Amino acid sequence: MIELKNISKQFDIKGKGHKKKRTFVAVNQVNLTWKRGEFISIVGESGCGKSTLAKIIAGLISPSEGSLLLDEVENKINTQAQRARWAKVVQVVPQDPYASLNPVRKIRSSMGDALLYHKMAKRNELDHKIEEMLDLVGLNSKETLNKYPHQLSGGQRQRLVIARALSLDPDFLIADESVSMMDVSLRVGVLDYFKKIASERELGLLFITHDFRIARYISFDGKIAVMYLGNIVEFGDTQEVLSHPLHPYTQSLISAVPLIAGKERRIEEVIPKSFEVGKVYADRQQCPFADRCPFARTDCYEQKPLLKTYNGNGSSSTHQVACHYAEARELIENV
Ligand SMILES: Nc1ncnc2c1ncn2[C@@H]1O[C@H](COP(=O)(O)OP(=O)(O)OP(=O)(O)O)[C@@H](O)[C@H]1O
Repeated sequence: MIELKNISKQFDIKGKGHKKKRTFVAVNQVNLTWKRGEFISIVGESGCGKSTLAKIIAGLISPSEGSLLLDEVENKINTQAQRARWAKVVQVVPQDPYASLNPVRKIRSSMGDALLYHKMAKRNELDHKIEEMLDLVGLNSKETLNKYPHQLSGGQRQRLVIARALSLDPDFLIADESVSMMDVSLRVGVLDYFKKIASERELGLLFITHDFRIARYISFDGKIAVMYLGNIVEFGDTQEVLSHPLHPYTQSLISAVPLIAGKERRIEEVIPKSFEVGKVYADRQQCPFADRCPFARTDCYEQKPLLKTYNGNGSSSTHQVACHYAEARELIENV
């Protein structure tokens, strides 16, 4: 089990017209528990901190605050050796497979390097191990080994980077917007690969996406975390959050999903006051969504709401929301 305790990541930035630098909060006090075999989707708009959070969990960058625990033991990832050990626990499948593959090296050497570095195979068994991994993701291993990345299709390259991540035999897999650059026709196939492989190997799967439909498809029986400006603003069982969203931001995102003709939207439509996402600075203590929230009141600009369990309306005890007025709005709507 991986646990994130109060994880934050801040960047010091010096904007145009600002003499002093300000501390920009990309990930803010995130708490999350992720078990082996569990599928979690993280959903949010571009720039809300999804990839930064993924990089922290994968040990690629260090958090500014907070701890990362593995099976209840605090895990520091500062040295090269610690990073190499963590790479066998968590692997990331990147957003852009083409950018993560060296264009002048054949698939054999792109795949082989990781296996040799992490001592997952000896030199004389390398080809056999790579072929095994390529076959696992449905690529013709004999044909693929000697190709360059540009000689593969988008879907094949995506499956290749899945194979590379799996070759280290991790317990947890993070897919960062892994189908966003693909044709719609290929997406379902690749999403099904993720589900099939993660289920067969009992991997924890963290799927990062800005698309609720993909989150629903991947983690239908799992969990969903909705992120806004570095904060998890709603968390719970996917089916419950999608059918009964509590945070105005989640409601606005669900309202924005285009409907297929003939389908009826069952939740009230919420339209944000502006389309500008903005930034969160360490010296601001307000609700991150207040500037855009159509229901914001004075308190929302003065005090940041914490993520709290919501028990109303028969919700499961895992449904959490960070909104001062979610409960009050629920009560009014149900009168
Ligand atoms: N090294 C860095 N220095 C300064 N700011 C950064 C750095 N890395 C990320 N950021 C900022 O942190 C915020 C969150 O970025 P991040 O890439 O995590 O967002 P995201 O939700 O994954 O977006 P996308 O869906 O577009 O990939 C953005 O405003 C980004 O500009």
